[in-house]
Amino acid sequence: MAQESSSDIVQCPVCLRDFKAADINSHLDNCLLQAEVNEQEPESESSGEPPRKKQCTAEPCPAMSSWGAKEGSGAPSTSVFSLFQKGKPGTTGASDAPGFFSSKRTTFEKSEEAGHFANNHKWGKRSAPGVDVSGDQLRSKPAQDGLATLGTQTREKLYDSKPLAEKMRPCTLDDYFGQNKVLGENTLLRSLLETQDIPSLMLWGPPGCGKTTLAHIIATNSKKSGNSRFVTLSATSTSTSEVREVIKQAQNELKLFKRKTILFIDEIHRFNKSQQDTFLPHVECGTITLIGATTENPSFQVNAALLSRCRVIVLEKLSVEAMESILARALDSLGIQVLEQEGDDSASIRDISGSSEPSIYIEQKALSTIAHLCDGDARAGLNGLQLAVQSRLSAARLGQLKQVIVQEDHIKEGLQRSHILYDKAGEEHYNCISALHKSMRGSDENAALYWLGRMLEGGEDPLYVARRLVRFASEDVGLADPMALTHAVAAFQGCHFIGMPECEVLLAQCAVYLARAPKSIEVYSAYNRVKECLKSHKGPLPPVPLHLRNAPTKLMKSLGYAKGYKYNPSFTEPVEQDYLPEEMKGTNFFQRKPNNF
Ligand SMILES: Nc1ncnc2c1ncn2[C@@H]1O[C@H](COP(=O)(O)OP(=O)(O)OP(=O)(O)O)[C@@H](O)[C@H]1O
Ligand SMILES: [Zn+2]
Repeated sequence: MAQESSSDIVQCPVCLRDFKAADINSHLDNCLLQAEVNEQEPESESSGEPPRKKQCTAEPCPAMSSWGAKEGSGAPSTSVFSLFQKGKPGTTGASDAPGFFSSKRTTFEKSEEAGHFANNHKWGKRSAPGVDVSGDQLRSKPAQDGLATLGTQTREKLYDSKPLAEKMRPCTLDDYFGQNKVLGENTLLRSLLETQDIPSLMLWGPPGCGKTTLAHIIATNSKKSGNSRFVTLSATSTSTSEVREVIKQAQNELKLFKRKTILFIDEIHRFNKSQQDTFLPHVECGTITLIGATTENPSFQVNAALLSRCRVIVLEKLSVEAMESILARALDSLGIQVLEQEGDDSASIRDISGSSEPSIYIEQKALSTIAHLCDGDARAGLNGLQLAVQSRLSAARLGQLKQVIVQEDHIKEGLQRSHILYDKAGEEHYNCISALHKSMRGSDENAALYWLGRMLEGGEDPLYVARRLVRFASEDVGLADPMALTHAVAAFQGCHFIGMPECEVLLAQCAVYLARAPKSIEVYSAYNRVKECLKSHKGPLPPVPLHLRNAPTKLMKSLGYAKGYKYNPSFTEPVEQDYLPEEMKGTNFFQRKPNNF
């Protein structure tokens, strides 16, 4: 690498080495030629070649180059810089690193062949190819299109190491379901995408709702149009110096080829603020179009300056309907057929696959269960389906069965730990505790229990909840029922002794007690007024009145400490005595408007 940072030095976008501007063109010719030769060579995945070389040879997804995928060698930049590469179907990615784009597209193309169908396609309405569902009886008819290959296709998709959700990641908006608020007809974002006019975006939404997928679709589009390139980074595995290198490449691209770089950063909230700062000037001047994805509220987690340069797109949990469409697409691609009726035994369905593999059917009820149970997370839904089918298939093989029917119970096993969306460290944590607090304040014991359950079942620390109950007992119940505090502290200690799951009932009991308790914020408000009074006080604080001071020494006594103090127990009559400083005489913190402030 050249040390001097002369503007005459440019970086070769293929091999990333620095060259004098005058030499770059002749170097590029050679470099491109070399890249092409490499491309025709067989894969050298495990040959221990330096990663640089691999960069030039493998392009897993024609739409994307992946970055930040750390390989065993620990080489700093293992990007797959795919500018000059032609799509090479069938190749695997440069590594099995987490970069999701590696080799996904290749696999996905196969699944598209198996059954591509239009938006809003519902499994409920359609009879599965090959099976004619009429009346109570299931009749088989000859296999059509995708089904002919059911045996091998299904097996491949179900058993290769990649999760089904990854394999099903759509490449076009037609296969992107739900999210109509931001992507429906006539929305701004949709028209921007259609005109290839992509602004910097911040995609915010819960896990598995399609943030990465949307970026993937944008990438595919922009690749087609040829006027921009797409690079992806994951904030969890990318260092600042790697970010700088990406930016440098982007600048070279713009300078040499007038091509913009779209930079996708997954989990952008994991970058610290100064790392986020690195992008700022380059987003500002248009060298890069940034697409960030985050599950966290970007107003807390993303630099304000960066945020103001991005359009924030709020994606939602996928609806049950959207999930149904996503599952239907997966079933089509797997060649799995839906049985509209429950309880059809496999004997009534003829084996139509014509292969040695068992045919697979799934009951509609089972499908509906997935769509409902996955809580709007398509990844959880698809992978739950995969797991259920895999396990049925294994069982069928053992028993040498010809057919497999996946039923509701199998799905429930697949999605065993009922999937509850709860992010302990993030927004959801604060949203839920706030909802619990407000439900108790509103004396809604029912809702209080619900929010408590959402947190505990989602894995929240019971002591965190218990601490909040203790606080509530004083802040909101206060002296209307002083026992509340005792209860809450006892619940806290109980949780401390016994832990989850036994302590859940302690918290439930306490939450209901607090919800039912009478409420008083008298003390809480009065104390707030005291704080306010102290904060707004101008000048030195008034001295403690002498008569209220203790006088342990002679000197202090001679200075007038304790003089005139009336010791209450010595009096039978009520004692007249001031306890506030002179200048605050008459102030009452228990009244709505104390006179002095
Ligand atoms: N709207 C959608 N339409 C079709 N498929 C989807 C959609 N959203 C998600 N999927 C499917 O779910 C998988 C996971 O989605 P994706 O990776 O886009 O989620 P994400 O929002 O980026 O989640 P995370 O924050 O966990 O990374 C995709 O591979 C795809 O198969
Ligand atoms: Zn080069």
